[in-house]
Amino acid sequence: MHFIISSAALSVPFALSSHYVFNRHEPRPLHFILIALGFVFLAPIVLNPLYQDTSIPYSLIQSFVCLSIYLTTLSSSMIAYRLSPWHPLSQYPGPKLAAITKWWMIYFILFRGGRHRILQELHSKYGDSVRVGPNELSINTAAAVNPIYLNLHRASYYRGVPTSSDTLITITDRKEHTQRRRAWNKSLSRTEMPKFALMANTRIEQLLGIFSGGVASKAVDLHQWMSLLLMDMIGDMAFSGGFETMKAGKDIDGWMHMLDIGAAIVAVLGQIPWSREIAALLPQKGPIETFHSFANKKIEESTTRQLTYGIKSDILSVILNDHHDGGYRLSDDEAAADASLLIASSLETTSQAITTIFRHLAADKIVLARLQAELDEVVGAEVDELDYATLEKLQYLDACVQESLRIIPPAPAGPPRTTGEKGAIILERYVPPNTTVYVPTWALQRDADNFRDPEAFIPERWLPGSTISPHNTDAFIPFSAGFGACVGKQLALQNIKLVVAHIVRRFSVEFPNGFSAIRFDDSYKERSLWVHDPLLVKLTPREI
Ligand code: HEM
Repeated sequence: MHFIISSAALSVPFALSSHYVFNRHEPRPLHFILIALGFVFLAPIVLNPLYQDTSIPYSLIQSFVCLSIYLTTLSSSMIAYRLSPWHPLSQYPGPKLAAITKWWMIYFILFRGGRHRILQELHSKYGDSVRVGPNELSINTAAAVNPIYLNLHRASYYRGVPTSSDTLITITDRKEHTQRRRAWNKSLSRTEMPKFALMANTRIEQLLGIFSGGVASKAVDLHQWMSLLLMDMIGDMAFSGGFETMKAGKDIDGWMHMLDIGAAIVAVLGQIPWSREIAALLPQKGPIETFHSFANKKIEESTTRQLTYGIKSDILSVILNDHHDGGYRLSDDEAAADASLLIASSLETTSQAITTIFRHLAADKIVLARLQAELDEVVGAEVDELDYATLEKLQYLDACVQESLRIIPPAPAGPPRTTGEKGAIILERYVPPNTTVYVPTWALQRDADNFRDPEAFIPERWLPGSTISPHNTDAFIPFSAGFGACVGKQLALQNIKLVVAHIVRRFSVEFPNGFSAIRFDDSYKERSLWVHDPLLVKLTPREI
């Protein structure tokens, strides 16, 4: 008994003061390692003089007991504080388990794949502002978009990405982000779009050739083909070529597999940003570092092509060479990280948007016929290449694209921002310092207060003069908003439209016998990006 009391006398005050410090400064793994070592060495030194037995096994038991009391006291004190009325977020409603620990959300991401649905349920139960983590709020209203995304910096969530170097999207420092973003803005500006349209048209023709060869008259996994197409397209645009996945009929190097695993890891580790430092200690390269080494290979190939053929206009070259023009000079690691981001940000997002459109075109003959009629009228039979000017005239196509981005936003989780050292005013309410806040994109865009029949795919709501209401465009944020909004938006929209227009002009789309669209919809899991069953469709050539 005496032994336990003296161990507690040492550990409890230490645990309570650690809690006080950790409340102000986020703990790092190194702190816990130092604390554990501290107990191993210090507990016997302090406590041994009180007892006869100073043997090594006895000392180890003493250290273990002290450490256990320390951790139990620290955890209990944290739980009590997080649930107490003194916690700065105590006024916000939400599940108690979420207020205690981030592992609650990790459980939904990892095992249920349903973070998007749980957030929607929480908002319908608790209202617009819900406490979804010890220091985290989800705010499901369009009125919160500007206060959060125009003003606030990226949250520590982005520090959870286990990589040795920052990409544009993981930089939490605003000044550094602005410096790095300049080159991206340049490489993806509107004036660059005609050049990218030519590249896209060539790749789409290649795919249509494959489809016309009979592949698609049976059932094809459309999402898989869209990912291959996008991989080759982005390869041309970003690295002046180098991917030939459509020719191979598969993702030869395994980029997509790595991307899926990497996205899931980011979704989880982002909840516990200190885990990045633990991941860095692992002897095995993680998927994100593997992705970077793939990207490094592409940088080398692209540099060789530049030196041999003088090509300097692909996206990556513009980013790498911006320092000649007064811009930021990327280190080799940063270059690999940004090259990876080019693929990671553009591939699954764009192919997901196209997949959603085909999911609904195959299910709804009226929407399909209306889109085909528009294409037949505006484009006609002669044209093989579609350009930016033609795309601008295709209003119904644009409406289908908007509706797909609304009903399944390819980046469904709300990008997290922090209220910083000073806190922030959101919805006329002061949100305390260092709170992570976001608007949950999926829930916002599926809210009946913002869009009529939010679960239904209705492109007509986006047509000029539509009377379908409510139709709150402020609640439409698939590309996010503010300083960190998607820099590739123009390119994404152009690519989606070109692909859909070309395929829909040439083919009729339907589900093969036995395919269940409902089962397909139910298979969606959200792990930063979407994971779902294959989308099987039959594409039959049509007369134009
Ligand atoms: C439908 C397709 C796309 C969607 C829905 C989408 C969505 C988004 C969203 C929501 C963000 C904000 C993420 C955050 O703050 O955490 C973002 C950022 C970003 N996106 Fe996209 N994206 C798409 C396509 C693309 C493409 C094609 C590219 C490049 C070629 C791209 C490059 C980026 C980059 C570099 C960022 C980081 C911007 C910054 O930090 O300043 N995206 N995107």
